[in-house]
Amino acid sequence: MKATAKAHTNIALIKYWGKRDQALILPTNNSLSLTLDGFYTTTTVDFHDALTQDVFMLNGQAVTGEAYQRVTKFLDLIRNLSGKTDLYANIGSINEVPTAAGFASSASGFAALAAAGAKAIGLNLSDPELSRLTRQGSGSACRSIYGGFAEWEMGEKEDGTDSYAVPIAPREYWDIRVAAVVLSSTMKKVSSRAGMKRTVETSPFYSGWIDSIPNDLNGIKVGIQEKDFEKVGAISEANCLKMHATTLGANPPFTYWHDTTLRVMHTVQEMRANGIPAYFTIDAGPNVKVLYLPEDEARVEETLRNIAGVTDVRLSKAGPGITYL
Ligand SMILES: O=C(O)C[C@@](O)(CF)CCOP(=O)(O)OP(=O)(O)O
Repeated sequence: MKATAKAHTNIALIKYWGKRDQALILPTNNSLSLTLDGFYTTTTVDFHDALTQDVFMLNGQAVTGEAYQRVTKFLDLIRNLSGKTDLYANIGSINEVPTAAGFASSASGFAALAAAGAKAIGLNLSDPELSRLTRQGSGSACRSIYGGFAEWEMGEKEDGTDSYAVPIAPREYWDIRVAAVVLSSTMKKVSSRAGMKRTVETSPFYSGWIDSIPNDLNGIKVGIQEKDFEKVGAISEANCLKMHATTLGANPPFTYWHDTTLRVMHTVQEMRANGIPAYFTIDAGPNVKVLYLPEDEARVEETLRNIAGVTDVRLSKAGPGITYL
């Protein structure tokens, strides 16, 4: 029983930054993202009676250790959902996600794995059911079930059955662009999972972050509805800065930013001062993603490429949801 699925990564405009339940991966707030066309994972899952354990190949290399454990535990969810608890699979994933660009390839990775695995084992999941399953692999991945803009509703129930993403607007709705700025970075990374845990548990700024979310969410949805790029960009940039501010108050304090990160942030703000509407957002790493409009693509790309410490700029449009090959 075999299936292949392709899923694209997404960039959060209103960030997921904290869990209320680690095991079920339930968040402390809603988040909202844009799925990107340029970065995706294609995964084939082939369940086979003769296998006695899962085998996972990523970009042609056998995966072992913690990364393997995360995948086989996730497939246990699919085995339990289908009742076929002693069926194992060959899994092959190809990532077109430049990890160096600071994209958590876990978002497209777990979405593609969930879609291919569920289909291969014979589950016919609705989009909300597929998003709820994907969430248990990696929170942000649950938004990649949809193309365009999607919102992950945090839900209230303790069992997480009401925590999954819903579509806000399809990719065709609005052609806004994202430039992924790749920085030469050797900094040891605090993973998003570890970073948000430490922040939730120790940062005095965390409650202020949570209190600010509903306003940001309402504002950005109005901005998307009205195709008001300045409104969407300004809220996204401010939301990112508030998220990162919480890490500075954690114990021990930490930040994902380094010198080139700040240089890119200042350059984006200078672009705005010079009349080019561009806004930045940053996740759990030093890399910066820049939102801009199609008519400004050449000037934005050229400006970003000329920043000292920038090694690459990868451009993307809004992307699609899950596709089966
Ligand atoms: O994407 C966002 O909303 C914001 C972040 O990227 C900011 F860093 C967090 C992504 O966290 P994720 O990797 O999904 O964590 P998991 O649930 O512990 O696997």
